[in-house]
Amino acid sequence: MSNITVCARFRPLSSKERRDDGDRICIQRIDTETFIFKDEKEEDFTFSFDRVFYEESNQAEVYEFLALPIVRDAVNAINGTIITYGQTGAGKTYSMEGPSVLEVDEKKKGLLPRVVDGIFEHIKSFDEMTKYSIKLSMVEIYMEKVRDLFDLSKDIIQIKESKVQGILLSGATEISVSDASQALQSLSTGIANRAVGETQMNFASSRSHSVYMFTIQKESLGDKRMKAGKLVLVDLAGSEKVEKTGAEGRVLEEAKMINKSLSALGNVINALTCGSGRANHIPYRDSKLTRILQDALGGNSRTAILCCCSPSPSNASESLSTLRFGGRAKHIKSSPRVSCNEDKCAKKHETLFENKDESSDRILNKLRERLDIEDVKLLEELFILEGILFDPYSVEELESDYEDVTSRTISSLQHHVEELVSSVKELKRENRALKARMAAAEKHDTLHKEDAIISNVLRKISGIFSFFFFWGSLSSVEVPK
Ligand SMILES: Nc1ncnc2c1ncn2[C@@H]1O[C@H](COP(=O)(O)OP(=O)(O)OP(=O)(O)O)[C@@H](O)[C@H]1O
Repeated sequence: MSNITVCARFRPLSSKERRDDGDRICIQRIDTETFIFKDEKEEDFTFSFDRVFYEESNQAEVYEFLALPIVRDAVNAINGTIITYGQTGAGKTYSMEGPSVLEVDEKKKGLLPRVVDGIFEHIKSFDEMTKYSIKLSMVEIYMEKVRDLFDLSKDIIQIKESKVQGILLSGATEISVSDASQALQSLSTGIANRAVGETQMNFASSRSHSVYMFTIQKESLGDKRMKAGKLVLVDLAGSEKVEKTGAEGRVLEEAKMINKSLSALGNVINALTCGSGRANHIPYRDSKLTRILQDALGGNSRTAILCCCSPSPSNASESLSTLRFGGRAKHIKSSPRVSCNEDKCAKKHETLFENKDESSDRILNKLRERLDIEDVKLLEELFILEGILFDPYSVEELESDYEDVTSRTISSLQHHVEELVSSVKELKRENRALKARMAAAEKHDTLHKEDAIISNVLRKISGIFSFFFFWGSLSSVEVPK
């Protein structure tokens, strides 16, 4: 099953759209998952998503379906990512933040404040033997530069990869938050900083990607085990095509950068959905956005994408491209894992950073020492059959691939062992049956031999008797004198 939840959300028509097109809309609903979309040429397209939120859907419904399962997992150390995608004005920020992260009207609250409430509510339900610590980072990607929204002086944040924690925003400010109101206050400060930065640099928030990262560390005081989950929310820049913005100069450059990173996102999704598994290079490094989302899309995260659209025929072509993006994303398969504490896991992960071919050779060489050449060949075939040949180009995928290889090899071997055990049982049964038949045959053979001897003896005895009888009859014949 896919771990990517993809939903579509249609906002109500804007007053401008109503002025231009009246009440006309380009969607015909079928149910809560499927609708027919009419494009500019009046051509019909049927789309199905995990859930479709039409204009009357409220913020709570979106949170409960799309984000709540991810929040529940995140407090149990399973990484989660929530992304809003769509053209400028389609409702991404409204869905993500609501009118404001400090909004008090329950109905209007967006995903971010609900996620914050959700995290702290779930934490409360654990006993006192579980200790949580939550940290928050907030960055913005603009023109392929990652800027710290808690400290605007940090305007070139590097993205690094740790063996254990996965993708990291190196040096980005992490604010420890101990309750929901503190977290919301920090988010609000980051959002205000974003506006300041945008004014300084003369660009609008719709031209940048906003990334909110919660690191949730869970410590079990009993056995001192530590786990950490990362929950990332991303409000993407508008996905509209450059031509539509009528942009020139710097604005055109911005639009090109956004298109480049969103195309990189599209390419990563295509590679993940079309890949054969073997030698399939996933181009995460082609943009800062895809690099930050690597964990989310590449396997170690539960991900939800909200495709935000206008229902107006005047925006049909942009909405269609948003829906097609969501349709492709639906086919990504990922398998989230529980993240573990650095100390405990570091050693285990050290081995993962060798080249994939080296890993493969190392495993096979070790097996050659123990197994005969035929078995190793068989195992090699098994690796190929299971799609476990290694791609040396995506070293960054090693960790998840390695675990994938191990678990698939183990389950494959378990399967083979089970088959062998049942063949052994079958052979034993056959063996017992054969022995029984042999014993019966031997018995039969002995009896047969005994019978033959007896009948032979009887034949001889009757021969002797016949002789005496014949002799007697001869001697009793009276010879005429
Ligand atoms: N579901 C909704 N219900 C009511 N109003 C909405 C809804 N979605 C969006 N809006 C309104 O539509 C307008 C545009 O939405 P929003 O700012 O969220 O778009 P956006 O996709 O984030 O654009 P940008 O890329 O510029 O940030 C806002 O005025 C917002 O209040």
